[in-house]
Amino acid sequence: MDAQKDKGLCPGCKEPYKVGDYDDEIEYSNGTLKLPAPNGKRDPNNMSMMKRNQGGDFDHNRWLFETSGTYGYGNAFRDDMYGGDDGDERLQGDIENNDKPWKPISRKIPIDSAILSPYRLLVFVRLVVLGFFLHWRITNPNDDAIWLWTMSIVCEVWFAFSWILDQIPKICPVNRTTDLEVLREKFDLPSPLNPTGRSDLPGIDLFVSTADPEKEPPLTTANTILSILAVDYPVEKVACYTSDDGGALLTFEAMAEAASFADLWVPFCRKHNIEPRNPDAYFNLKIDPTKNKSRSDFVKDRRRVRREYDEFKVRINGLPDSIRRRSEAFNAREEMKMLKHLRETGADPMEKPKIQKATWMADGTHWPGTWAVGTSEHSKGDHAGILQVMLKPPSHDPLIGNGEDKLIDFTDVDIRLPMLVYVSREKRPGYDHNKKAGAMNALVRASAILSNGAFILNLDCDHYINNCKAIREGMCFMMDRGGEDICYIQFPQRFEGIDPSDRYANHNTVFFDGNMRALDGVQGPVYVGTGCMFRRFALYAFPPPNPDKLTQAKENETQPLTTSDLDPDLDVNLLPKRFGNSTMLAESIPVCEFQGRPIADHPAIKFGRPPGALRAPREPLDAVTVAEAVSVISCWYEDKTEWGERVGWIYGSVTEDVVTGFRMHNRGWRSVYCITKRDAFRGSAPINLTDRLHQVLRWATGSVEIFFSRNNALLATRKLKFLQRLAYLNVGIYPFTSFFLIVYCFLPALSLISGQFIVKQLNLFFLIYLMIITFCLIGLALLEVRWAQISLEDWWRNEQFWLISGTSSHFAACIQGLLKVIAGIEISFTLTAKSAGEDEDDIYADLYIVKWTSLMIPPIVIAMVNIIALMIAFARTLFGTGQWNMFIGGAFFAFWVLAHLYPFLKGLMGRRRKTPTIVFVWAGLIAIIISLLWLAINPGALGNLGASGTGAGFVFP
Ligand SMILES: O=c1ccn([C@@H]2O[C@H](COP(=O)(O)OP(=O)(O)O[C@H]3O[C@H](CO)[C@@H](O)[C@H](O)[C@H]3O)[C@@H](O)[C@H]2O)c(=O)[nH]1
Ligand SMILES: [Mn+2]
Repeated sequence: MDAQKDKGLCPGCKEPYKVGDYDDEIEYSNGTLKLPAPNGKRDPNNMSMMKRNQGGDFDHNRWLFETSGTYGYGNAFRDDMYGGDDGDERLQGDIENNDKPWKPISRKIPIDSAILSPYRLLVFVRLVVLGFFLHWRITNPNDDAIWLWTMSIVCEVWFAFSWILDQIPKICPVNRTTDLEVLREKFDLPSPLNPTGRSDLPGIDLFVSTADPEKEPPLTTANTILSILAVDYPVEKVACYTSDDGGALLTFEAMAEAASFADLWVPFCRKHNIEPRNPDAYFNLKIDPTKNKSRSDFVKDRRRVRREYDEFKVRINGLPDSIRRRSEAFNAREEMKMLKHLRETGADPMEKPKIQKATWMADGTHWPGTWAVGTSEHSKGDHAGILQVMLKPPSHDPLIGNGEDKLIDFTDVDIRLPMLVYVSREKRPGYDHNKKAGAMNALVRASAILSNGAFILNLDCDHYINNCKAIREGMCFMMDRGGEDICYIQFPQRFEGIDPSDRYANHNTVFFDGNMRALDGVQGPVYVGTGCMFRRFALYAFPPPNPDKLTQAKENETQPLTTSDLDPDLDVNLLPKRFGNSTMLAESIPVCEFQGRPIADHPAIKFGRPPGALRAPREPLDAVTVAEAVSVISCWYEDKTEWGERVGWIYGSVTEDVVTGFRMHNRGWRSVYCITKRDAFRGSAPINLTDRLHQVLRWATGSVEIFFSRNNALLATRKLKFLQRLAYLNVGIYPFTSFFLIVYCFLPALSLISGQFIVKQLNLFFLIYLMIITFCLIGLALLEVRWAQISLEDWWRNEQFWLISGTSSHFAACIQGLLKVIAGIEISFTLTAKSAGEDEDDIYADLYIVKWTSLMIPPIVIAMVNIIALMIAFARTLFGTGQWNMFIGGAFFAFWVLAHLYPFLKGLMGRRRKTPTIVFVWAGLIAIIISLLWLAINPGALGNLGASGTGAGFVFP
């Protein structure tokens, strides 16, 4: 933390910051580090401070070389590798012996063609028949009810269009697998290229975002942090950063508690191979804990750790109180001091200056963050930039625990912990903080200076690592041959604590297992937030490397590799304009690019790079570095730079994630979807109807914002593949379907009441087209659940929620989005509340809470109107026409709409049917008024009801 830094003591590890550690590193730049030149010989001129070669190109390798002393910790080349006289020869030798067959670390598995071929065929058939159908519809107007005909036609054309946008990108889904064993062989085992056997895996920085300790309980965040600290990845290559947008002392102290509990938890996980490594999730497992546990002291250790965890929990839950009490005491003491001072100086105590109440840290200093605890001002509070290294970078070599005087015997366990940093970026009035995207960008910069991991994994505070090998899984793709153009790896988001019937489609399986898997076969899944592993270099707005060009440049020995090979647009003089004024940051960039390249027995060696992202032991952090990291989280740092514009997470949408991924795909990068056997990450989702509608509202609003921005897929470059472009177009357009959907949901009712239908008479063509279209839909659904490996129930829940959100949240999102475009009204980011997972006796209690929101109005009205229409038509048929076949036709489709709304209506009932009566009265009134109005305009028209509203049967994509 900057406030503490002045004292030269790190409050986390209580050791002085070391100044002058640069001495060691100078070694690298004065030549000990022998970076092999393209041909294995080194050119002494490469050492010059001249950063440009003859052709005016910036020399990447030279730059890298000269700056190797100042980039972050843990990323330096290992000099023992090249320090020896025979270093280059060894390398050469290995390249020559490199003819052994390449073992892939990851593989793409095509979907069974017995499923995929009929699937594609059905898509094609439906597409053609839809065309015929619409043609027939348009050329056969219903003169008796032109209004009805027009409304339905417009909707149907739109539905066909949106179906195409949704369906076409889904025609080439793929699966993938990884081979962790091969990854280990290549990176973790000693080899001629890596005789020491130190892991050659690249560094990774994990980002956890939290914004409000009230909506996001610190215990949840602490558990997430613990799951990260215990991850199965070389400890010295992991750094964990928490971004606290609330600037809350509560979060800070909870992190400190987590760091200290990690001393016990992490080695325990390593010793007994615990899974999952989130203590709360682990201790709540319903299975036998001793399963697959071989060590005799497991039961004893587990009991011990459990007791400690319970105490840890009590401490965390007691933090708000202790901070409040402490602060009250300190504030009172300050006031006393002040009064005493006034008395002594003889001033009038009544005129004492008002004392600014403060939050106090345990050591008696002011907390520089948001001062109040227990107010809702957390996320709005202005505060200084705070950066605290809570766990310093570990040593490079394992540190074995001991057996005496300890709670647990860790005699043969590595007890090191990864680096842990608490960051709260500065917030000042007058600055737009750009929500999560702004927070992430501050972390990107701070981490570039402190650890500069070549990869970055982003997790929301409620998403923990459920599979301790998750990072390795991701590396299988990033480090594989040909992986250099992967910008990120998105993992599916899996949720816990959702009601078993998944009433509001919280699991989102159709999206995560269908759409995303399908995009993986095009250019890659869209970035959807938590659980995504980035190549840091790709976040810096560089285009992907062009391997052909690199090979050519290198084989032609006179032409060294330059940054223009990496990015033709980037001039080194423009670095500050793009990245801001931090030199350390600028210098870290080529290093992370280099470190992130796939390694080992592959073509990269040809480009003159050493095999592997080799790292030196981490040096202790020095004050200069920490000061620099603090300066890049200040709010002015981004002024007149391209952060949020091109670099890092992109600003301007509440779904910053989609835009950020879009920009990368648009530069030609590809992404990968990584579904692991054991879920990589798990998190929570709102199971309450109101919260869920608001969450969907935010996503849809973000989409509308994207649609009206320069990030609209229509404006994309040619590097965005065609199907990918359709998919992104769909992301921007889907909320607009709500206008048509709402109209269409009224059609069955209008039809029933008026006795008119959308076609004049039931023509044979009409029925045949309709039948084919409907059967294709069913067939597609059946095949899709097969390749997506989901259940038909998931699919149906998704359909239902599509209609529910389509008539409520999506509609509101369009209105909000239009207001932003027309009137410039900004859209706020409402945090999704997370449960602390505490009320164990009634975990789904949330599901039944009914909180009124105006989002509910349209679906309620639609349901009421349809019900009333059914009653009117029923009465009319019973007492009048007696044409039951017509009634049944209309009734069928009214029921069809109602069936989609069923979960919604159930949600309104709450648990004990406690829906506010006003809701019913009000909705009933509106429905009756609409129905009566209708009857007044079209008195008693009784036409062909035969298949009223039939169209609705096919429109649903
Ligand atoms: O000003 C802010 C606002 C939010 N957040 C964090 O952003 C994350 C996502 O917020 P949440 O309310 O949980 O949104 P969800 O809808 O659950 O999240 C999904 O959708 C978001 C985009 O709307 C993505 O950012 C998330 O990664 C994705 O999981 C949380 O960790 C927040 O702490 C901040 O750090 N600063
Ligand atoms: Mn969330």
